Amino acid sequence: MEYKETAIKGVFILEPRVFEDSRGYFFEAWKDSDFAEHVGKVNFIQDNESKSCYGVLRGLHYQKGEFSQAKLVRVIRGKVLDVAVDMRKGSPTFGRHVMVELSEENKRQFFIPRGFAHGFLVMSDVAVFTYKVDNVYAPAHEASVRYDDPDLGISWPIDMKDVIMSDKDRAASLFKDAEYFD
Ligand SMILES: Cc1cn([C@H]2C[C@H](O)[C@@H](COP(=O)(O)OP(=O)(O)O[C@H]3O[C@H](C)C(=O)[C@H](O)[C@H]3O)O2)c(=O)[nH]c1=O
Repeated sequence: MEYKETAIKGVFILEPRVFEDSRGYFFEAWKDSDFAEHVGKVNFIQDNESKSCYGVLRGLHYQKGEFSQAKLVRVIRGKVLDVAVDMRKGSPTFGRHVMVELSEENKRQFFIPRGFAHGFLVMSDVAVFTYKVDNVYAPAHEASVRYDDPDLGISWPIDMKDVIMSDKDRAASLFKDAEYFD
């Protein structure tokens, strides 16, 4: 696995070493010791999976305070544009984001530490998104910020007028009104 730190310290893109042969392929999708050596020790406690159709945007979500979650995300079918936004007001990259294409083809993974809002836009007919989190699901402590917030300046590559979102995400707050991390 190759670990590449992004422009935001602590946010990593992981490129697996894929072994292909006449049967197909194999790669190690997760190795605790390797991750700890290159990123740091993270105790993931839950795996999640979601399936979405083209034009779905899930996010930008985070759990507040002590319920914040670090996430290691990847796509096992289709393609998404994945975004992490730094919500830590003490960070030199506060309010900045990283966008990365995750797909069945590139087998890329994206590590998002605690303190970030996270979301993705589906760019294929169908996308199956699977990820690890290091803290429990705490819906009472969930928050969302708008994907199109002008202060975030996220440039989505498609016309977002027909984007498919949950009611929760349509009601997301503006970044300036959001609850931040210290
Ligand atoms: C996240 C989660 C959800 N649920 C239940 C609650 C709802 O009945 C249903 C769908 O939940 P939600 O609409 O919040 O799912 P997403 O919009 O995919 O939310 C996720 O999307 C973005 C991309 C994230 O990074 C978060 O992990 C998470 O917020 O699954 C659970 O039972 N456990 C869970 O951990």
